Amino acid sequence: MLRKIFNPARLSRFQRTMVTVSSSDALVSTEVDDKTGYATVTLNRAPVNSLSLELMTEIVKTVDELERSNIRGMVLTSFSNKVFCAGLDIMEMVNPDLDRLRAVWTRLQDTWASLYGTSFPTVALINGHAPAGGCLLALCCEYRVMCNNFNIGLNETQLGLAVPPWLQGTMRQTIGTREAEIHCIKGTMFNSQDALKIGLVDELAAENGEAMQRALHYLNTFKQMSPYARSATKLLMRNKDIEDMKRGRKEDVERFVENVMNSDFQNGLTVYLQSLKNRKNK
Ligand SMILES: CCCC/C=C\CC(=O)SCCNC(=O)CCNC(=O)[C@H](O)C(C)(C)COP(=O)(O)OP(=O)(O)OC[C@H]1O[C@@H](n2cnc3c(N)ncnc32)[C@H](O)[C@@H]1OP(=O)(O)O
Repeated sequence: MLRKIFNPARLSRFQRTMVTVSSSDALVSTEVDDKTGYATVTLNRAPVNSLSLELMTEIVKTVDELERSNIRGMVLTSFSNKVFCAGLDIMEMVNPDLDRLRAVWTRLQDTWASLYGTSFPTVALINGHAPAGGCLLALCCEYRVMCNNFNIGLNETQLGLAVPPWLQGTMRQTIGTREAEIHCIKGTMFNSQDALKIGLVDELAAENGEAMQRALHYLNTFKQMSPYARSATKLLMRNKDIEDMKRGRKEDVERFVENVMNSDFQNGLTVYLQSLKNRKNK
């Protein structure tokens, strides 16, 4: 079943004035360029944009608002020029409250579904490291421009977490079945050059300004195209994955809870957190 293809009512709104959508919450800020109709959505959770329940809630809310507005494209980026997004907030998984843990995973599923299923074109401007959930955000976008000298990948297995089927699918679509299988299992982190080679990102840039130019160039390629045909084609490709995820979501939440509550995982997490701190103190 098609979730939302292109609502013809939106077309008439496109032809009127552009609305600036802005999030009142500081965790995510949105700026819409009235001339182009492109929104820049910036993740603002210092220090590393780790995905807490609250940050994911804001991302979903922002994308929903943009979907209801008349924007023509979106660039997703980070306030920091060092970390795009450090993945799920590890503290959400340390001796967690079970209800909150379930809510965290459910919101991660929602974040994936809403970003993956936008009717408007999306570009990730990856201006810093993007491990695990950071890579997930980038994968949801249609196009990825990455600044040099950072790392990206689905490193979940390195932490003792299983990669869920819906995210495996997005990785498969991006880098191909064989490579996705190998690198999801290994938890490979790629530097920018290798990420380009394997197709995990589409273009590299020396710095943020150049990355933004490249991102806007991608969005501009749709300027003369029928928004209906563009949006319908994208969603006809992606909606089945979203419906599949939704059908299996309860089972997926329980698999994650079981994974996180396992004592080996909890012990490993303590060691991992300590290794992050040691690395910092070196
Ligand atoms: C299961 C599959 C579905 C996918 C979804 C979720 C799975 C996940 O996302 S699990 C999380 C995986 N993330 C990581 O493994 C990243 C860990 N972090 C790093 O590698 C580095 O921090 C990073 C390269 C992102 C940035 O390096 P630096 O710029 O050098 O910063 P620091 O390492 O000094 O970090 C600053 C500060 O932030 C804390 N931090 C880092 N990452 C996280 C995180 N994911 N969650 C919570 N907190 C995080 C880090 O410990 C430092 O804290 P302080 O020592 O208190 O300053």
